[in-house]
Amino acid sequence: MVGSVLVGMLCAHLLCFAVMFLLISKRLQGKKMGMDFFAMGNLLLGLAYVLQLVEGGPAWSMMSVVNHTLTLAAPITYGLGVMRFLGFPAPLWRPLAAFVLAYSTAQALIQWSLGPVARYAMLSGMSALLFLVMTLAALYGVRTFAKHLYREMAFFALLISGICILNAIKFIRLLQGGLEVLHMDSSFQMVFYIYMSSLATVVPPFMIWLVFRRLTDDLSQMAARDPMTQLLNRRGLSEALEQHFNLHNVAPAYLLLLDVDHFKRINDTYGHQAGDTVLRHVADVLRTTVRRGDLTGRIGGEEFVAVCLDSDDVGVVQLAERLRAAVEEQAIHVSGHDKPLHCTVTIGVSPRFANGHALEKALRAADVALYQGKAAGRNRIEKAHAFAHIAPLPGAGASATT
Ligand SMILES: Nc1nc2c(ncn2[C@@H]2O[C@H](COP(=O)(O)OP(=O)(O)OP(=O)(O)O)[C@@H](O)[C@H]2O)c(=O)[nH]1
Repeated sequence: MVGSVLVGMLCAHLLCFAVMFLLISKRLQGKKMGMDFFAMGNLLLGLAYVLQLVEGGPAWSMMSVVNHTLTLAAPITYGLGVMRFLGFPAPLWRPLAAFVLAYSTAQALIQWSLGPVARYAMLSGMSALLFLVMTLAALYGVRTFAKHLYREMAFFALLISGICILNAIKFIRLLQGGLEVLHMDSSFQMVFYIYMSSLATVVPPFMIWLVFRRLTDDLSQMAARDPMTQLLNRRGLSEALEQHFNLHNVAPAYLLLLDVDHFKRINDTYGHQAGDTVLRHVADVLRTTVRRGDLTGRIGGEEFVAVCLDSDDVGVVQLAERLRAAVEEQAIHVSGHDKPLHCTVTIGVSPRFANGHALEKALRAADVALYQGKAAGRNRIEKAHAFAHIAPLPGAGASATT
C-alpha cells in the first residue's frame, strides 16, 4: 500500500514537471536548451510508473514490455536533453525509435530464453549502466566541456550516481533472490521509490535554475557586447577592465583607439552594407591580432578599441603597428562587388594606466592622439602625451594612472 502511494506521488511529480518543462520550452522558442527533451523524459518515466501501478507486480505482458522500454527510454532522453543544454545538436526521435525497437526485441528474447528474472535483471542492469555512463559524462564535463558549470555538474553527478547504485543493488538482489525483491512494499523498493521521488522533486527545479542561469548569462553577454561584431561595447570594456585590475599585481594597460579612415566615403561609394562588412572585417583583424587576454571592443560607428594588458611602451607600439599593417594589407570581399575593398585605420595610443576607472581618461587621451594622427595624414599611429596634458572629462575623478 505504502509502495503504491509512493509510486503514485512519483507519477504526479514526473507528469506535473513534464507539463512545466513543456511550457518553458514553448516559451524559449528557438533555443529550447533541452527543456523539450526533459519534458519528454519526464512523460516517458511518468507513464512507465503509471503502467507499473496498473500492473501491480511483475508479469509477462505487453504492458510490462512497454513499461520496461519506457523506463530506459527516459534516461536516454534526459541524456540527450543534457547534450542539447550544453549546445550539442543531439537528435531525439531516431535514437529513441531505434532503442524502443531494439529493447522490446531483446526483452522478448531474454524472457523466452532465460526467463522473467533475467528480463527484470536486464532492466536494472541496463539502468545502472546508463546512469553510470551519465555520472561519468557529468564528471568528465566538470573538467572539460562544462567547466563553467562545475558545481552544478558535480551535484548532478552525485544525484544520478545514487540511482546507478540503487539499480546495481537491485540487479544483484534480483539474481540472488528472484522476483520477490520487486514486491512494492519490500523495504528495498521503498528506499528505491523514496529516492526516485526525492530526485523527481529536486532535479526539475535544478534544471530550471540551470536554464535561468543560462538566460541571465546570455542577457549580461548581450548587454556587454556589440551585436554586429560581437566585440565588447563600452560597458563590457569597463566591466572587463574592472575585473582585470581587481586581480592583484597586474601590470598597467594601454588603450589603442582605432578609427577607420574615410569610412564615410566607403559607405557613400559602396553602400551601407559594404560599410558593415568592412566593420566586421576590422573587428576580425582586431580579434585575431591582439594577444590572448587583451580586450577588444567597438565603442562607436567606426571606432574600435584594443586594451593591451601586460605590455610596455615598446610592445604597445609594436601591437599598434601590427594592427595598422594587418588592416592595410588584407583585402575585404564584399558581396555584389567584383573587386575587393581595402581600408586603413589610424590608431591613437593612450599612456599606460593602472585601474579600471581610468578607462574614460585613457579613451580621451587616445582620442586626442588619434585626432593628431588623422590631421597628419591617416593610416598611422600616434602616441598620446601624458595624461597630465589632457583636459579632464567633466565629472571624472583623479585616477591612479602612471
Ligand atoms: N555602415 C555603417 N556605417 C556606420 C556605422 N556607424 C556609423 N557609420 C558611418 O560612419 C561614418 C563616419 O564618418 P566620419 O565620422 O565622417 O569619419 P570618416 O569618414 O571615417 O573620416 P575620418 O575618420 O576623418 O577618416 C558616417 O558616415 C556614419 O554614418 C555602422 O554601424 N555601419
